[in-house]
This record gives sequence, C-alpha cells and structure tokens, in this order.
Amino acid sequence: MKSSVTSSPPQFVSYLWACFGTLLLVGATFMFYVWTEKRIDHANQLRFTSHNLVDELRQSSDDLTRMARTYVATGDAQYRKHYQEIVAIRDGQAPRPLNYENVYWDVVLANGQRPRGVQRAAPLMELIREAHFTLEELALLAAAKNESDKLVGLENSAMDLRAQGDVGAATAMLHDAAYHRVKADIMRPIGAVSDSVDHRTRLLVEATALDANLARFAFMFSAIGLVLLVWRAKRRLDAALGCSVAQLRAGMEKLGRGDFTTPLAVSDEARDSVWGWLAHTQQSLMRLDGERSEALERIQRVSRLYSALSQCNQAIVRSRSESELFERICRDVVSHGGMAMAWIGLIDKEQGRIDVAASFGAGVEYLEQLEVSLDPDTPEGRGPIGLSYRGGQPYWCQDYQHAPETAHWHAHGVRYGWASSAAIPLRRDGEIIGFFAPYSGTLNAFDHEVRELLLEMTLDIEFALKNFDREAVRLQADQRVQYLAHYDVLTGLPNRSQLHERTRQLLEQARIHRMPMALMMLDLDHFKDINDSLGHTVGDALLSELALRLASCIREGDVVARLGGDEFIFVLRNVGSGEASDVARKLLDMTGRAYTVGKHDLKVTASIGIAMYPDDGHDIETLLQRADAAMYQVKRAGRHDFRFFTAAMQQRAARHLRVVNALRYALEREQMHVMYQPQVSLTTGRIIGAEALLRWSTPELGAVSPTEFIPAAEESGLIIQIGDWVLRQAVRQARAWLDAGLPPLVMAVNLSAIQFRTADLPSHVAQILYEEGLPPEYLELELTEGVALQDPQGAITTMNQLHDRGIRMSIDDFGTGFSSLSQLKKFKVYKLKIDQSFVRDISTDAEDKAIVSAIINMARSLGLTTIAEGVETIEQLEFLREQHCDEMQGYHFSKPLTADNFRALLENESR
Ligand SMILES: Nc1nc2c(ncn2[C@@H]2O[C@@H]3COP(=O)(O)O[C@H]4[C@@H](O)[C@H](n5cnc6c(=O)[nH]c(N)nc65)O[C@@H]4COP(=O)(O)O[C@H]3[C@H]2O)c(=O)[nH]1
Repeated sequence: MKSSVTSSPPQFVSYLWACFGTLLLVGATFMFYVWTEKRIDHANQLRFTSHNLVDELRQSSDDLTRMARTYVATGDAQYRKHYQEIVAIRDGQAPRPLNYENVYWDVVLANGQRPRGVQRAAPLMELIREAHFTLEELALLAAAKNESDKLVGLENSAMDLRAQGDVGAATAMLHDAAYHRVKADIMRPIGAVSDSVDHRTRLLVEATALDANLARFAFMFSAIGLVLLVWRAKRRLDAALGCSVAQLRAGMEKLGRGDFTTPLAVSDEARDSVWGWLAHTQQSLMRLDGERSEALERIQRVSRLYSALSQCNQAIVRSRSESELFERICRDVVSHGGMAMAWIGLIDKEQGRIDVAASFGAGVEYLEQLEVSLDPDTPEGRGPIGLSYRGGQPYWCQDYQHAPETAHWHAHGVRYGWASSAAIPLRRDGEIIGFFAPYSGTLNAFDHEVRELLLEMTLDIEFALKNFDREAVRLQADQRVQYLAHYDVLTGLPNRSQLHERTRQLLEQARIHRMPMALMMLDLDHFKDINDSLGHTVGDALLSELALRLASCIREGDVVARLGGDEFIFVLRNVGSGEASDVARKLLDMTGRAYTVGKHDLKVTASIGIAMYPDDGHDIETLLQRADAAMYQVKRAGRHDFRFFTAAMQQRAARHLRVVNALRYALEREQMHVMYQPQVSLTTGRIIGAEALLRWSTPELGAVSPTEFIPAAEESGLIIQIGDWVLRQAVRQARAWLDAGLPPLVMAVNLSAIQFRTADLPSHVAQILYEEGLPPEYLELELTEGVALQDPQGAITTMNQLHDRGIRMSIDDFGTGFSSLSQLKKFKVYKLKIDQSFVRDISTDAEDKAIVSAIINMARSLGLTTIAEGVETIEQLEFLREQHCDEMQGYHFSKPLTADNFRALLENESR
C-alpha cells in the first residue's frame, strides 16, 4: 500500500514538469513564428519602400516632364513653381508632403489646394541609400538620378525659353529625340533596379515565409504535444485523486466535520490515490477518535471516581457509625463514581457466608436473597468474593456476563446490565472482615487508575473502621469511667457517689411524703483476716458473692451500695424500726451462710448499725455517721449483731474522736508511761521476764485503757511513733535493771502489726538495742497472729532477720486468730502466749480447758515455750501447771507495776 501510494505523485509531478517544459517550447515556437512573420512583413515593407523610392524617382521625373511641358504649353507660372517644388522636394530642399508617393500633380492640383502636411526634408537619394539597396542597384539609381538631373537642366532651359516667349523652341526641346534619349536613359536603370528590387525582395520574402512555415509547424506540434501532456497529466491527476474534485471536497468536508461514521468507499484502483489516502486517513482518524473517546471516557470514569473518593472521604468524616459509613460509600460510588451498583458485605464467620451491610444502585433487590459464600465447594463460593477471600487480594471481573467465575449470577448480570464487577477485601487489623463490591455497566471498567482509586477508597474505609474502633474504645472507656464514677467495680453495686445521689433523692421523697427511712451500715467481722490469710482474690470473690446475696434482700427502689472494703450501706424506703430490724436479721442470716470460694469453705459474720430518718438525722452524712457509730458499738460488743443508733452511741463516738485527737499530743505532753508486769516460770516460780504495758492519762480524759487508745493509735497511724517510744523506754529500763545488778530477765514489748510491717523494723530494733546497750537476747517482741497473715512470706523474712539479730519473738493472744500450729513451724518464734480469754474460764469451761491443753501440747511438740496470760486464780495456775505450761503472767502474781515497784519486787525476790 505504501509503495503504491507514494508512486503516483512523482509521475504526476513529472507530467507537470513535462507540461511546463512543453508550454515553454510552445511559447518559444510561437515567438519564433511571430518573428518569422515580422521578418516577412519587414521584407515586404522593404520591397514596398524600394519600389516606392524607385517609383518616386521615375514618378518625379515624369512629374517634372509633365510640369515642364504644361508650363511650356500654358505659360502658367504655377506649373513652373510646382516644377521647382518637385525638384526641391526630391533634392531635400523642401519638406516632403504627406502621401508623396502619389503623383505630385495629383497631390497639388487635384482640388487646387496645396499638399497637406509635411514630412522632414530629405533628398531622395539619401532615402534610397538608407533603403538597403544593393550597391549595384544604388549605382543604377545614381545613374538614373544623374540623367534625371540632366533632364532637369534641359527642361529648365525649355521653360526659360517659354518664359522668354519662345513656345515652339521650348516645346521642341521637350519633345525632341535628345529629350527622349535622356528620358530613356533615366527609365532604363530605373526599370532595371525595379526588376532587381522585385526579384531580390521576393526571394527574401519567400525565404522568410519558409521560416515562418517552419515556425508554424513547430508551434503546432509543440502545442499538440502540450495538449497531449496536459491530457496525460489530467489522467494522472485523476488517478492520483482517485475521485472527482467534488467528491474529494465532500469527503474532506465530512472529515472536517469529524464525521467518521460511514467509511469512504474506495475501489481497488483508487486505493493508491488521494481519495484512497483520504479513506485511509478517515480510518486513522476513526481509530484515533475511538481511542480519544475511550480515553475521554476513561478520564470521565476516573474523574467520577475521584469525585466519589472525595465524597467517600467526606462520608468518613461525617459518618458516626459503621453502617452509616457503608451506606454513604455505596451511595457515593454509584451517584458520583459512575458505578451501576455497589454493596458492602461482612463475613459471618460462623455461617461461612456474607451478610449485606449496605447497598445502593440498580439491582440491589437481588441482594435480598444473596447467594454468596466463602465455601469453595459451592458454586456461590467460587465467585469473585470467594476468590478474593481465598487469594487475600482484590478480584477484578472485567467481563461479568461471560466470566466463568460469575456463571452463578449471569442471569442477574443480564437483567441489570452489569458488565464488570470487583470484590475488594475490607480488613480490620489485617484480617478480612468483609468486601466492597462495585458493579459497572461498562466492560473492562476496572483499568489501572480505577483500580488504584477503588483500592484507595477501600484503604480510606479501613482507616475509618479503625477510627470507629478507636472511637468505640474511647466510648467504652468513657462509659467505664462513668461506670466507675458511680459503681463499685468488684460488686457492681452503686459506690459512694451514687449512694449519696440516690439517697438524697430518696430523702427528698421521704420528706415530701412524710415517710420514715432506714440507713444501715453492714461491716463484716474480721474480714481483714480472710484477706490476710487467704489473699485478696478469695476476699474479693467472697465480697462479690455477698453483694449478690445482699442485693437479693432488698426491695426494688431501695439502695444497696458498697463504700469500699467490707462495708455495705442499705437505704430502705418507708420502713420503721421494726421492719428495719427484720431486714437486718435477714441480712445477718444471708451473710452468715457458708461461702465456697475455690477450695475454701468460708463463714463470715457481720455487724450492722442502723440510723433512722427522720429521728437520727435528715441528711445522708449524719445518717451515715450515726449508722457507723451504731455499727462500731456492735463491734465493741462482740460483733455479729445489729444495733440502732442511740444518743449514748453518739457520746461514745464523740469520745473516740476526742481520744484520737488527744493521742496526737500524748507523747510531747509526757502523758504516757510504761508499766511492767512480771512473767513467772511455773517450774521455779521465779520472775523470768517483764511485759512492758503502756499507760496514758490526760487531764481531760483521765486514764485511758490501752484497749481503747491502742486501736485508735493504730487507726490513726500514731502507733508507729508511740510504739517506737515504748520500745526505747522498755529497752532502756531493761538495761537500767541490768546495770543495777538485778538478775537478768527478758523484756517483752508488744509490737503492733502495723509496726511489724514497717520496712526497716529489724535494723531499727537493732539500732535501739545498740543505742541503749541491751544485748538482743534480753528483748522479746510480742507479735499478734495477724502480723503473718497478710504477707506470710514477708513476715517470715522479717522474723528471720530479727532472729538473725538474736532478738526473741513470741506470739501474743494465741488462739484468737487464724494461725495454725503447722504455720508456726516456719516462724522463728520461741514462745506462745495463750490468750487470757481461754485462761479466764479454764476452771469452769471444759472446752477452754481442752483448747489450752491442746495449745500447750502442740507447742511443746514444736519445741515452743508456752506462757498463759491473765492468770488470776490458784485454780487456773494449778491447771496450767498440770498441763506443763512453762510460764504465767497475771494478777495472781502481780498487776503491771511501775519501774520502781518492779525493781523492788525483783530485789525482794533475789534476797
Ligand atoms: N483481767 C486481767 N487482766 C490482766 C491480768 N494480767 C494482765 N492483765 C492485762 O492483760 C493485758 C496483757 O497484755 P496484752 O495481752 O498484750 O494486751 C495489751 C496489748 O495488746 C495492748 N498494749 C498495751 N500496751 C501496749 C504497747 O505498749 N504496745 C502495743 N502495741 N500494745 C499494747 O493493750 C492490751 C491491754 O493492755 P492492758 O490494759 O495493759 O492489759 C494487759 C494487762 O494489764 C489478769 O490477771 N487479769
């Protein structure tokens, strides 16, 4: 095609060049022809001029003869004048009249007027010389002229004779033989020249006419050649165009209008022609137009998707929930992204199928009975979504209605006009949780840019999901904070703040409706021991169970709250003291039932204090305070009971407050001193030790019992400072007695559990011993069972450190706590102090007897010394001795003594 297309123009151009060359040739031959014609004209002109000049010579001679003869005949002077004019003209002395070729006689006399117009004056012979006569002809003409001049002389002579009146002579002179001879001498050369000129110029004309004919033929041939070439060129041009110019113009106009719909018809011969090229160009333009349309469509598609992406981003910002976001995304990708339909499905892992979360566009109704699963063994699991799920990649189906993977849904595709579809996985924390499925009515809709945009859109959705998650976490946290602000985490019961809020509302209602109300405070007895011995996990489990039980005891609308620890508050609407008592009993009963926590079977009791509205207070704070005072009295009275608040309790509570306040200044005001109670060996009956017992009295309160102020000091934390002071006093006293030479004895000092748990206790005790100069073996720390319960391992470590420093330890009030003898094995104690509550009744109570006896026996088997405290009677002493108790302490031997009295006792004994 290419070679044939390019061969025509050179041929056509060659023809054009040939035409041009031929045209030049035609022009040249024509010019030549014109030139030859001009030469013929020139030759004719020359012939004419030559004849004229020769004729003028003859004519003038004849005119002169006629004028001379007429003058002679008539004597009219005008003829002589004409005669002279003719001579003057012929000799170049007068200007030549116009048309002098004619006979002068005719010129002058025809109408009796003078000759019209003049030419320049020129002698006839000069004109003849200029007229290209041959030399021979010139010589003949010169001879004729001479003869004519001779004749002029003769004629002048004749006219002179006439003028003189001699007409005859004059006439004779003009008609005689001499005259005729001369005349003949003139005419003869003129005739010869005339023949010569005639012959010569005719030859010239003939020769020139031959040239002219040649030129004419050349012109004709070249013109014919030109016509032929033009014809050929036209043929070539037609072949090059391949159609008529009008057709070509119509075709070009069609192309110009961008009309590529109907292709230009081209015959085989016209393929290599402008028409063929035009058709070819039309095809190229058609292709380009198709490509341009495709590109335009793609750009529009992409820009639509860009718009959808922007909408998607707005949706992300605006949507408040996952479902709202999904709905917006589907709507935007259809409304703005040019998709036919879009849906988002979430994976139902249990069912192994996809649940539609959102959809929009043509054909969404088909989703109502969606048949898409992830199971590769079913046809609906082998579609784009199943493939995408298993491949972990987006799946692009570019020909929906013919792709085998969409075979299961081809009917839907045909019905709704889907030509392409995609399944793009949606991930949350890297795991596929669903799919974004856009459908397009265009084949191959998912080109590179569209894919990139859809993937970007999907990433944005995932980002939004992450944000929703964060938002959900934040909301949960907020709710949690809200919850924590109002509810107790462990039990789920309202906490203090919620209690206050609800109680205020209930009090307000009670006030309006004039109804009574009860506020109860329940506190578990010795719950701390459970926590300490079995750990907080067990304690917490017990509290949870208890909370459930307590909540079940109250009516709807009443309040049960946990204030922290083992303290619960109940607010009971519209109840008097009788109903409140019933509820309290029920609560005690519920609390006292057995608990099973893990492997532990537990039992606890509770103490309840009750304050009544409006008798005991009108606000929550007062009611709480009074319920607390009542509960405190239950505790003091031996626990596991309930009590209503009374005025006396109020007084006790007020005293407690005064005690705590006064304690703060007890040491600095030197209101405290230490008493010493002897400890006696039951074997020897001798004093082997002393227990330091703290005493406190103030001007306002008087003497306050340690059983009152020690717990108050422990509650307020003052026990550390006070206990420290007691220890130093006792150690110093022991050293003083040693220094006084008294028999060595062991100084027993009570150590509160709070003191025991201070971090540097062993080194601190050692430091005091060092500073006071008492050997450690003379000090015995009396620990309660509770010291080891909270953190047994820590207690063992502390005991070991004390033991390593040579300091003795005993367990005080043994039998009241949770210690087991087996646990004692691990403690570095050397003595058990049997609590006086057992000792008190050993003479009357068989059970106490058995307990004391068991404690002594077991202690012995563990290699521990036993001491019984609170021994007041000889019977008690006897029993203890029978049981081989090692030591005793009690009023039976001595009450606590001042240091001086104790020294006196020692001195008495040693005497
Ligand atoms: N009814 C009766 N009582 C007897 C008899 N023999 C001794 N007592 C009393 O029993 C208590 C023995 O001390 P405790 O069991 O350690 O019990 C002590 C001890 O737990 C605590 N305590 C006293 N002083 C201190 C101290 O300096 N530090 C610490 N942490 N607690 C102390 O106060 C509790 C009470 O001390 P006190 O009132 O001095 O009471 C003392 C003592 O006076 C008797 O035969 N009959």
